[in-house]
Formats: sequence, structure tokens, C-alpha cells
Amino acid sequence: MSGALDLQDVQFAYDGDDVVRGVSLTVAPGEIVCLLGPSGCGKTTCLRIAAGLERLTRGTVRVGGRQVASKDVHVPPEQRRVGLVLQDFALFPHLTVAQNVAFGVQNRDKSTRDQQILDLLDQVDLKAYADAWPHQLSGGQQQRVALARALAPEPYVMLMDEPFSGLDVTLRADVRQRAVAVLKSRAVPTLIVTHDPDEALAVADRIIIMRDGRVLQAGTPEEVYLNPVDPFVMTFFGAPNHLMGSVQNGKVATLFGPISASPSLEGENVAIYFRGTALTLAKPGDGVPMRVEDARLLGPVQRLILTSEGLDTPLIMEQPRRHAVKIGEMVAVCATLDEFHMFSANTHG
Ligand SMILES: Nc1ncnc2c1ncn2[C@@H]1O[C@H](COP(=O)(O)OP(=O)(O)OP(=O)(O)O)[C@@H](O)[C@H]1O
Repeated sequence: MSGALDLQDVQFAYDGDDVVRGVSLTVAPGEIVCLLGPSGCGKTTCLRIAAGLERLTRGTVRVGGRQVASKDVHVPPEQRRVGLVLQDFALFPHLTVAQNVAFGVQNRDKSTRDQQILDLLDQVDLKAYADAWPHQLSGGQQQRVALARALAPEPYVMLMDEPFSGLDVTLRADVRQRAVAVLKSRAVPTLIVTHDPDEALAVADRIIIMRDGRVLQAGTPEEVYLNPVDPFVMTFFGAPNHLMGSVQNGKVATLFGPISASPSLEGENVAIYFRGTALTLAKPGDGVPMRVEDARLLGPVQRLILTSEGLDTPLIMEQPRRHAVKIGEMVAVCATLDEFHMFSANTHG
């Protein structure tokens, strides 16, 4: 079945340098997909190719089932029925809020159009600002105008490039949730480019992780967070700890106890990655004795840096604030071994 947006084996180079290397991705009807990856991995270029702002060198793009790009076809952006929201919102400064939103729907009859614009402004809570100028609005309000403007022509798919990263951090979560609520209530399929894993976890139905111009993994937030395919995906979502070991008789010995390994890793050196939340305090004598080298309050959690005799590098643990300990204390630490992820030491993160 074809999605609202389909990229198949898309390739693109800037000045002979491949920056998108065979990317395939789909946004299904009604779905919000985040394209996630570090700076420079090619996310924005994929979005620009989908929008028609760049021409691919190989592969195809379909919007609403219609082929809009291939090596020989290039439908211009304004004929693709895609909505575009950019990081800087790009509102027209000389048009009012209502005129900005009406910009893309000039060809409908005036009363239908006016009603539609008012409905949209109502939905993004900006009806009272219809006659205001963009410079009179806060960043969050400008973002909502940009969203309403992109929605007005009823696009088959919405493309958003880092739409929330220009906003003050105190505003961001709220603006984001409102935007997602509007997109969901209108069932607009959406591709959001972001470099922020927390943002992707907060808004996406599905996350596609890119690195070096390629898709590494695609799945629900739970799938990519809990079952990362490699150390890069694991550490991208925050996994500061890793231990080295080797697989003998189906197991790897660690200071927290033996861990089962898949038969394919028998005899291999492995790297075991885990998050700070996989460690917990134990009763004295029940866990591994460790010294608290540093302890910091990070909002609801306390982050500890722990050392132990059997370790070359310190471990990071995150625990509820109510169990707070002090720098210099000796503590006993145990681990939830189910949350340890093992990769061949030849798989690089
Ligand atoms: N106009 C351009 N000319 C030449 N190279 C470019 C151009 N735009 C982007 N690039 C390069 O292409 C690669 C991919 O850039 P792209 O903007 O798609 O990455 P990104 O993952 O969106 O990163 P960021 O979040 O930093 O924008 C980078 O190496 C970048 O330097």
C-alpha cells in the first residue's frame, strides 16, 4: 500500500559528495514520523527532496500515491500538495496573520476561504490575532501561524524541519504538544526532521534514525529505544555506560553477574551498553561496592558517577531523587541485566 509520502532508494549529492545514500521511507496516512539523526546526516536534504526543493539523483518520491520525483520527473514544490514548516517559520512580515494563513489558498471562493482561515486560526488558538502582524507575536504564536498557513491548502503530507528548535526551551514542550494535537485532529500525515531524541520520543508514532545519509533503524518509539540495532542508536538515545567482555559458553561475565549472549556471538569480544537507569542502589552486601565520585541533581533524578575496583572507567547511574546519596559515600549497586544490550565489538557506534 502506498503511503501519504514514499521515498524509495533516494540518492543525492552536493558537489559530488553523497549526502543521501539510498534512503527509503514511508509516512502512512494519519501518521507522525520523526526523521532523527545527528547534525549533517542528511535529514534536511531528505525533506527538501520530498518538498521538491532539491532534485534527487536516483530513486523516486511519491506524494499521495502520485510520483512527483524520479531521475526524469520533477514536479515543482507548489504542485506537490505538501505543507512546509521551517525552523524560522518564514512568515511574510508585510501580511497580517490571517493574510499569511490565506496565502496558499487564493483560488477558492472568498467566503469559503475566509471561513476556513477563521476555523484554522481558531484551532491554533489565534482567532483573536487574525489582524495582528507577525512581529507582534511571540515565537510560539508565530510557530502556530506557520502551522496554520501550511495546513490551509489541505496538503497530502506535512513536512516540518526542526519546527520547534528555535523556541525557548520553556515554551517548546507546550507548543509541540499543541501542534501535534492539531495535526492529529486533522489526521495530517507528517514528517518532522529533528536532531533531538527526546522530541522524537515525545511526538512520533514512528521514528526513523539516520546516520551518514542512510537509514539505520525505523520503528515505534518503544522499538528504537528498547531494541536498538547498534551501539550508535543505543547511545543516541542516551546510554553512557559500556563494558567490554567476551562470550564463553553462551555467557559474558560482568561485575554485575553473567549475561546470556546469542549463539552468533560465541567466542567473540562484545561491548555491552546500558543506560544510567539500569543501575539501582542495593542493600549493603547485595550489590557491587562502589564509591560515589560525583552526585548531581538533574530535576527529578540524581545522576551519580561511580567507581569500583574492577572497572577501568566510571559508570553513570540515574536514580530517583528520593534515594539521593552524597559524594564520597560507599554504596552497593545492582543492575537490571535485561536492560543491558550486547553488540559485537566489531559493530561501531
Ligand atoms: N547547500 C549545500 N551545499 C553543499 N553542501 C551542503 C548544502 N546543504 C547541506 N550540505 C551538506 O550536506 C550534508 C547533509 O546536510 P543536511 O542539512 O541534510 O543534514 P541534517 O542532518 O539536516 O543536519 P542539520 O540538522 O545540521 O541541518 C552535510 O554534510 C551538509 O554540510
